Amino acid sequence: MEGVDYLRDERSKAQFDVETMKVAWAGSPEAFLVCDRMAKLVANDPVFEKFSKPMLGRKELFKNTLRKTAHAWKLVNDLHLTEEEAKWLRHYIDEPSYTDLQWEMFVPALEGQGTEEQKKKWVPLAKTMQIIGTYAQTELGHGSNVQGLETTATFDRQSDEFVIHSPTLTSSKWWPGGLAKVTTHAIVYARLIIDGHFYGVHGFIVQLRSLEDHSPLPGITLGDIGMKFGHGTYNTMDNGVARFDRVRIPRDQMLMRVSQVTKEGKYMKSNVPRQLGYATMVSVRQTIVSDASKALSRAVCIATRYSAIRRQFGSRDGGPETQVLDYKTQQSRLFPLVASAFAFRFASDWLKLLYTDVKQRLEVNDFSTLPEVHACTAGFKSLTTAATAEGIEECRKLCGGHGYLISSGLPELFAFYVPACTYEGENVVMLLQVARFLVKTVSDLGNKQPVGTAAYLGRASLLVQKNCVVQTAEDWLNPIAILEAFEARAARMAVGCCQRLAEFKSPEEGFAELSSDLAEASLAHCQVIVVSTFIRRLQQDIPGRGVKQALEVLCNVYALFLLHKHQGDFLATGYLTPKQASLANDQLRTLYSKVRPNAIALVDSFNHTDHYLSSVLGRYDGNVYPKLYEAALKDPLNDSDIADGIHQYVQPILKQKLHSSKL
Ligand SMILES: CC/C=C\C/C=C\C/C=C\C/C=C/C(=O)SCCNC(=O)CCNC(=O)[C@H](O)C(C)(C)COP(=O)(O)OP(=O)(O)OC[C@H]1O[C@@H](n2cnc3c(N)ncnc32)[C@H](O)[C@@H]1OP(=O)(O)O
Ligand SMILES: Cc1cc2nc3c(=O)[nH]c(=O)nc-3n(C[C@H](O)[C@H](O)[C@H](O)COP(=O)(O)OP(=O)(O)OC[C@H]3O[C@@H](n4cnc5c(N)ncnc54)[C@H](O)[C@@H]3O)c2cc1C
Repeated sequence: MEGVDYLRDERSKAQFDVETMKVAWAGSPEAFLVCDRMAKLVANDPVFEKFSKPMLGRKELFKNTLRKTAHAWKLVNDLHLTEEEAKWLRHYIDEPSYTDLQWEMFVPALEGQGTEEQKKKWVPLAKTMQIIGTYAQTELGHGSNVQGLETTATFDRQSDEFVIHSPTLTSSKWWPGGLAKVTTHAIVYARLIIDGHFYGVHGFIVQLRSLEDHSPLPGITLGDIGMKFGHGTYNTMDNGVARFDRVRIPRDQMLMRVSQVTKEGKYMKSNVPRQLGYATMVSVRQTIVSDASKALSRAVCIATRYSAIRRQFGSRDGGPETQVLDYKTQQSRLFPLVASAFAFRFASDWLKLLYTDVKQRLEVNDFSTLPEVHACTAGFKSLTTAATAEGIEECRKLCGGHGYLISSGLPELFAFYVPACTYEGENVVMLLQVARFLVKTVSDLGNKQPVGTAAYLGRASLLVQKNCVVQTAEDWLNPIAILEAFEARAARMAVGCCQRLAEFKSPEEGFAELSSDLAEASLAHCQVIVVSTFIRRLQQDIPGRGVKQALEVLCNVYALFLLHKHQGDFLATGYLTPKQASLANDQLRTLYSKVRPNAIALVDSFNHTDHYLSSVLGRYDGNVYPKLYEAALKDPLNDSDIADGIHQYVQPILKQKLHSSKL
C-alpha cells in the first residue's frame, strides 16, 4: 500500500460525520462557509503561491508580501468582501504583513480610544486604506512596562500642539510591524507632559510619512530592526524603529476617550478607568487565543497524517511494518495536542462572547467586568500560546527527521508562531496579571461573592477541605469529578499563595518573592476555565453522527492529560491520592484507543487546504514520499551535479600532495 491508500483506509474507519464536525470546529454553518470560501480563494490563486518563499532573500521576501497584500486588497474591493471575509483572506494568505497591524491594532485603537469626533475622522481613512497605521508602543528599553515608556508628548499651549520627542536611545520605538517601510501613520504611546507635569502614558496619532512620495516626514527617523528568527515567516514584515526629534502634531491627535487636554492645557479625566487605554491589547489578546487553535490544528494535522503513513518496525514474515500512529508513545504525545486544538477553539469562541459583552458594556461606560475580562484574555493568551508553541515543536519531533525539513511546513510554522509567547504581553508577565486578580478575589472573599470565571473561588473553603471521590478509572469520565479536581487544585493553590503572602512585610514584597508560585496558581486557574468551557460546550446541542461522542472523548483527553502532566500540583495540594492520579492515567490510555480510529477524520475536520498547510508530510492525499522527493529535487543545490565552489574549494583538498607521512 502507498500513503494515498493508508489515508483512504484511515478515513473509512471514522466513527463520526466529518462534514458536521467541520461545522462544529468552525463555530457555525455560516462561519464554515466563509472560512471554506476564503481558504479556497487563496489556495486557487497563483499570486498566493508560497512554496518558493524559503529560497527568497530578505528584500524579495518583503516585496513579495507587498505584492500579495496589494492583490488581496484588490480582491477585497473587487469581490466586495466583508470585514470578516477579509480577515479570513489575510489569515489564509499566511504571511505576516503590515495589514495585520492596520486591522488588528491601528483600527481597534482608533475605535476603542478615540472620541466620536476622532473616530469619524480617522476610522474611515484607515478602513479604506487611505492611511496605513501601526501600533507604536514598545521601545528599545521597555516593552512589558508600559508606564516606563520614555517617549514624550509635551503640550505647547501657544501653537495648540503636542511635541513628540525621543529623548534617549532607549526611547526609540522598536518592533512595531510595518513601521520600517510601509506605514504612513502610527498610534505612538508617549508620556504626556503639560507645564512640566507628567500625566502618564497616552496614545497619539502621528503621521510618519508623506502621503505624496512616502518619504519620512521631517524630524522622523525610520528603519528596520533586522532579520528575525526563522527565514520566510516574520521576515516578510518590516518591524521597525522610529525616533522623533521634536515632531509637532495638532492637539486633537491625542486619543481622547480616556482623558482630554483642553486648548488651555487643562488635563481632564473622563469617568472611564485609565486601563481603557490598554483596551487594544485586550482585543488583540482575544484574537491571539483564536489564532493559537488555528496554528496548533495546523501542526497536529501534519503530524497525524504523516504518523498514519510512516511505518517503523513490527514487520512479521515480510508483512507491513507498524504505523507509527499505533505506538502508544506517539499517541500520548499527539492526541492531547489534537484535543488541545479543540479545547482552545472552544475557549476562544467563549472568550469572543465575553469580549463582545465587555465591548458593549464599555460603550455605555459599564466597567464592572473589565478586570475579569483582562485576567481572562491575559491568562488565556499565555496558556494557549505557550502550549501551542510547545505543541508545534512536539509535532516536528513526532515527524522524525523529515519534520526538520522546511518542506514539512513545521519549522517555518514554529518560527512564525513562537513570538506569540512574547508579543501582546510577555506570557509570564500576563500570568502575573492573572495573579493580581486572583489575590484580590481571594482576599475579598469575606466581603464579596466572586462571579463569572472566578465563581468557583466562592466555594474555596469547601474545596480546600474536600477530597476526590474517584474510585475507578471509569469515574474519571464524569465531568463533575474532573471539574471539581481542577477547581480544588486551583483554589488550593490560590488560597495557599494568599496565606503565604500574608507572612511578608508588605504585599509587594510577598508578591515579588512568591511570583513563580503565583504564576503557577494563575495557570491552574486558567485551566479550570478552559476545561469547564469545553465541558459546557458539550452540554449544548451538537448535531451529526458521532460528533458529540468524539468531542467528549477529546474533552476527557484534554482534561486528564493536564491532570497527568500537572499531577505534582494535584497531589501536593492533597486533593488527589496517588492511586486516583494513577487511575486517571489508566483512563487516559483507554481514551487514546478511542481517539485512534478517528484520528485522521478529526484532523480532516479542520478543513485545512494543502496550500494553507504548506507541508509535504501533511498532504490531504497522503502522497508523501514521491512529493518529498520532488520537493528535494527543486532545491537550488540540485540545479547541477557539480555545485558552485566545488572546483574552487573541494577539489584542491582532494588533489593536495600530502607532506606528512603521519597523515
Ligand atoms: C497574530 C494574532 C493577531 C493579530 C496580529 C496582529 C499583529 C501582528 C502580531 C503582533 C503584533 C504585536 C503587537 C504588540 O506586541 S503591541 C505591544 C503589546 N505590549 C504589551 O502587551 C505590554 C504588556 N504590558 C502591559 O499590558 C502593562 O504594562 C501591564 C499590564 C504589564 C502592567 O500595567 P501597569 O503598568 O498599568 O501596571 P499595573 O499597576 O500592574 O496595572 C494597574 C491595574 O490595571 C490593570 N490592567 C492592566 N492591564 C489592563 C488591561 N489591558 N485591561 C484592564 N485592566 C488592566 C492591572 O491588572 C491593575 O489592576 P489592579 O490590580 O486592580 O490595580
Ligand atoms: C514579532 C513581534 C512583533 C511585535 N510587534 C509589536 C508592535 O507591533 N507594536 C509594539 O508596540 N510592540 C511590538 N512587539 C513588542 C512586544 O510587545 C514586546 O516585545 C513584549 O511586550 C515583551 O516586552 P519586552 O520585549 O520588553 O520583554 P521584557 O519585559 O524585557 O521581558 C524579558 C524577560 O523579563 C521578564 N519580565 C519582565 N517583567 C517582569 C516582571 N514584572 N516580573 C517577572 N518577570 C518579568 C519576562 O518574563 C521575560 O522573561 C513585538 C514583538 C515581537 C517579538
